[in-house]
Amino acid sequence: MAPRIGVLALQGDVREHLAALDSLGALALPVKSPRELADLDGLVIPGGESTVIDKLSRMYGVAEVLKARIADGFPVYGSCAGMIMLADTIADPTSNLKGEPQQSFGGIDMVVKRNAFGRQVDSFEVDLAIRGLESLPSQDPNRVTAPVRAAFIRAPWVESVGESVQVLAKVPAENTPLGADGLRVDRIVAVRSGNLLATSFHPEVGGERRIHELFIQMIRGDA
Ligand SMILES: NC(=O)CC[C@H](N)C(=O)O
Repeated sequence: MAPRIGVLALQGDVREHLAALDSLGALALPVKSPRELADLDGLVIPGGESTVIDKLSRMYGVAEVLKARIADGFPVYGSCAGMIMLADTIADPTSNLKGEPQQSFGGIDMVVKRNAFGRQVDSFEVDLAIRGLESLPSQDPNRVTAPVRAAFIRAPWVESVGESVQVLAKVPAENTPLGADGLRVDRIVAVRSGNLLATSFHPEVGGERRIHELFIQMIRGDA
């Protein structure tokens, strides 16, 4: 049976994720309310603006329900702002007018830094090797797995991960800006922790489907 996969549709590039999931044979549904979360096999949190997704998800009561489901092992894939929402810790949270820092749903033991690769004008694309794609059904085991063309748009990076987190990809130092310490180092941009998957980049914009395919395999228990 086709898995039922929601795309959190409060803000962000919802349509592109629905199209990617649909093209892989999943039943893809936009989700806005806690009730709609109930009968899903998995959820995608799209890129957009994490402060807005945070605010709206708390306002609509989605945050509370989703946190509980994540703790229960519900599969979730977060891209860019979605990655920020899955981080246990945001290194540099924005505060609202009342001085309250933005919140995340959490679930992945990692620290993310927002807008780490620079502002909108610093958006870029790079070819990335990603662990785990070589065993996907769409891949020919006799051929070298092609890299993923990854688009970074005001993207976060992962500053550190806990032991439960598997690093799937890093942007090599030469493609990263100098850190606060004046150093240019490899930066973590894709991780997996149990049933949670997160990427700093947007695979959906360039027609790449393998990250979504990996997520569907995770939902099926095959990856
Ligand atoms: N493309 C994106 O999702 C950008 C994320 C955005 N900078 C944020 O902090 O939420």
